[in-house]
Amino acid sequence: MMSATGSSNIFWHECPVGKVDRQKLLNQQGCVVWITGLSGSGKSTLACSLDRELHSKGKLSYILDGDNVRHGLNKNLGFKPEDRTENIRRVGEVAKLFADAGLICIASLISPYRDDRDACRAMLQDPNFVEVFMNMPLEVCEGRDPKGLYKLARAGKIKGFTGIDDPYEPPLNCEIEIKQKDGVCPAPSEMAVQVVSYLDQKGFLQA
Ligand SMILES: Nc1ncnc2c1ncn2[C@@H]1O[C@H](COP(=O)(O)OS(=O)(=O)O)[C@@H](OP(=O)(O)O)[C@H]1O
Ligand SMILES: Nc1ncnc2c1ncn2[C@@H]1O[C@H](COP(=O)(O)OP(=O)(O)O)[C@@H](O)[C@H]1O
Repeated sequence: MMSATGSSNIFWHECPVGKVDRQKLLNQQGCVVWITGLSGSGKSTLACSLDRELHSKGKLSYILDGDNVRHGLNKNLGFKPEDRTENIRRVGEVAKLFADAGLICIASLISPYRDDRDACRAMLQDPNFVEVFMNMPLEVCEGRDPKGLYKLARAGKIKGFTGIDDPYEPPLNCEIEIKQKDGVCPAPSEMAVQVVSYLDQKGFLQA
């Protein structure tokens, strides 16, 4: 069946197998876990740990990592505000496709601007967009500095580095916040368990 969309001469093609059918096959609900936070806050670490945890439970997930996507789909984008916005928009659209495929899509990007993340939330419709805020102090992220980028940013060798001379707008209403307890960051497996518990409680881990 075909129906017209807002764009002229472009039609939406419906197929007989839908999201619900795919979800039944996978025994899970397609959704997006969107991990946001400063560079070095542990986004990729949580993404990998969560992916492993879900895999061990027989759940199908897939990671879209900012660094990795910038090697291909988004290789033409830099870090100017409009490029970051386009980066988030594209990843949001791809994540939406993965969720429609029935997967638990884990998007791991700095995604510094609230409006861009909210646009992805609106694209996915609320319950299917789970925003995870890596609420780590800048000093912790900068102290880790695994790629040496903060050092370069402090030396003025990278301009517009998030948290140094470019803004990070923390979420106002995220579903999950990962933060230090008594000055100690939870272990990667603990962070993953926190997210899996949320997904389980909300019914995403069954059809
Ligand atoms: N100017 C500037 N600001 C922030 N980050 C920078 C910059 N230049 C390069 N990098 C590296 O790019 C990684 C972030 O890419 P993202 O796609 O997640 O960024 S964004 O969401 O579009 O803001 C980020 O990776 P992570 O450390 O994994 O966050 C950095 O390694
Ligand atoms: N929960 C954690 N406890 C201790 N170290 C961590 C934790 N999460 C991440 N790290 C370390 O911090 C550094 C940055 O983590 P990473 O996942 O690459 O962050 P991001 O993807 O946000 O840039 C890495 O060296 C990683 O091993």
